[in-house]
Amino acid sequence: MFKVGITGNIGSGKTTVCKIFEVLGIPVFYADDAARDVMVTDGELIAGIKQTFGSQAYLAGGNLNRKYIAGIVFNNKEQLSKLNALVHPAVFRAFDKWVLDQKDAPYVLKEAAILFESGSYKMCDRSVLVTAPLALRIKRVTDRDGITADEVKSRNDRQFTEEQKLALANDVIINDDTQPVIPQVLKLHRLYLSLAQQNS
Ligand SMILES: CC(C)(COP(=O)(O)OP(=O)(O)OC[C@H]1O[C@@H](n2cnc3c(N)ncnc32)[C@H](O)[C@@H]1O)[C@@H](O)C(=O)NCCC(=O)NCCS
Ligand SMILES: Nc1ncnc2c1ncn2[C@@H]1O[C@H](COP(=O)(O)OP(=O)(O)OP(=O)(O)O)[C@@H](O)[C@H]1O
Repeated sequence: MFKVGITGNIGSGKTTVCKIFEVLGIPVFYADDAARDVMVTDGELIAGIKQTFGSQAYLAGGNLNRKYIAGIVFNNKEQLSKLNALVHPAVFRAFDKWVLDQKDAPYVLKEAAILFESGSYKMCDRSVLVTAPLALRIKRVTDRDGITADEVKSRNDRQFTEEQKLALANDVIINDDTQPVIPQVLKLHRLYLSLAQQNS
């Protein structure tokens, strides 16, 4: 299966772009959603998280205490690395399993905020970066999630810069309100169809 990794810093619009690929019939694996899932279903992982971050990491009903963990990891690089080391292998496994069910697709997308930081781009055949300036990304996320600009910035600071990501990405979608996104997606979709065909 031809695999395209899609990423972009917080608020760049990668999920919005993925929805357009989905309309074109391309299955998308959302790593954030998969992480949410495994963190409440994988017993070994849950035990590891509790051991590392304390039993307060989970709420009484078994849900992840996201605010508590975010407060720790987005303010401390080492703590974030520990969380990543626990969660990412389980997400990689979930992706490999998911791909097996996508046999009829011409290619698949893997959406991950930290595709490059986690190294998972190396398991993809191609990568695409969605870009937008920081000020616009902050506005989008504060409007969407009701968190503060400082909270968005501290998450952004835990990610590679756009410049670092541009150096690693094969393709780019500019989502800064200066040009329409759909034609950019259509152009890449045609490219990926042809690359996937050559690959098969
Ligand atoms: C720390 C957690 C609990 C905070 O949850 P919260 O609901 O507040 O944020 P949410 O998950 O919606 O993430 C919002 C944004 O934060 C950024 N972010 C999330 N995880 C990470 C990370 N490991 N490194 C850098 N940035 C991250 C991304 O831009 C993401 O889109 C959660 O982000 C988490 O479990 N992260 C670790 C799992 C992970 O790495 N997920 C990313 C894809 S595998
Ligand atoms: N081109 C656009 N025009 C208008 N609104 C947009 C555009 N792109 C994204 N948005 C809005 O900006 C917000 C952030 O977009 P989206 O959720 O797709 O970003 P993301 O990169 O997936 O974010 P995160 O990393 O936080 O998960 C959303 O509310 C989305 O509707």
